[in-house]
Amino acid sequence: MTAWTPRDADTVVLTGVRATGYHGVFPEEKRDGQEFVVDVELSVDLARAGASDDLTHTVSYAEVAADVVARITGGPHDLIETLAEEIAADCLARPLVERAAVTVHKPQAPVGVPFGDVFVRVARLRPAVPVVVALGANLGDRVATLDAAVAAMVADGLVTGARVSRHVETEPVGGPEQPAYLNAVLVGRTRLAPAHLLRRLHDIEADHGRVREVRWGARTLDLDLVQYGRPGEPDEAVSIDPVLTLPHPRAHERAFVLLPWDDVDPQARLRVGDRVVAVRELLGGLDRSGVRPVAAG
Ligand SMILES: Nc1ncnc2c1ncn2[C@@H]1O[C@H](COP(=O)(O)OP(=O)(O)OP(=O)(O)O)[C@@H](O)[C@H]1O
Ligand SMILES: Nc1nc2c(c(=O)[nH]1)N=C(CO)CN2
Repeated sequence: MTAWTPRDADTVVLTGVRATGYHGVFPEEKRDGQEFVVDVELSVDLARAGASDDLTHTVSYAEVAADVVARITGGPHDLIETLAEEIAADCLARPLVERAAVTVHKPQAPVGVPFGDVFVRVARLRPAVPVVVALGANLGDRVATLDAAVAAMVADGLVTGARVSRHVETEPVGGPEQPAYLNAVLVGRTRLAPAHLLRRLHDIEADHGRVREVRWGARTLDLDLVQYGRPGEPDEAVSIDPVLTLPHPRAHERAFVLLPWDDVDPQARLRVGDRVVAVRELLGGLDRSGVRPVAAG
């Protein structure tokens, strides 16, 4: 399987957005103005929008176009490089955009000789943010499955700098009678948008034969997105969407999540409603008797 990077993602493209701006090094450019033309290419996971037909699951090209015109007519800056960076930053501030490639053309630039076009192009990725993924398995070769899931998350470029807790053997919580689980927690960083990351986690579950039949039923592999970003910081994602609730709505009451999370990150903190609480503190209030460390080897 080849490594995935945001460069390969689905794309929203908008070309030829034009307006008069006053950018340029020369005083007459700032006085008289001229036309600037902008092309934007945005990497956005379009799978959910394609299935739901819902504009909120993609990026509105009309909103992007309005932002571009505001930047062209704003400033002014000396350089079209500065304008391109501003437009790319606006695009990446949209929650679903993972990469923005922005081209700024200046067709009437004072080049001094006949010319076809002059343009700059910048391509920027959204910054990597910390992410926490809980892993669970209670069917099949559980150790091999958890190891393979981690390897897939890394190999497919979903996470970088991954660190994984020790495995814990845990009593099933909820659902029908079923075998004991092996659980673990991965902490790392991702450049994927939250919904895209969850979709990719579901793909890895499916690769391991995961089927969704009974709520909280036995499964070969479960990958839950526990937390995205740093709680209380601007990069934190908070959502009450049932398709992706963040932080995970039951993580704070699950010793099978919090114990391995504390193992891999003793400083970990989790949002619980309006509060951000140390995972250690949450653990202090939980029954941990159903969670046992697995002997090494
Ligand atoms: N933070 C999240 N992480 C993973 N799935 C989520 C999250 N928020 C909402 N979901 C949704 O929950 C649905 C059920 O997921 P799943 O089958 O893994 O549940 P479960 O593991 O049986 O139960 P639980 O959600 O209590 O862990 C998924 O379709 C997914 O879209
Ligand atoms: N011990 C344990 N119990 C569970 C688990 C799990 O991973 N471990 N996952 C569940 C639904 O995600 C429900 N119950």
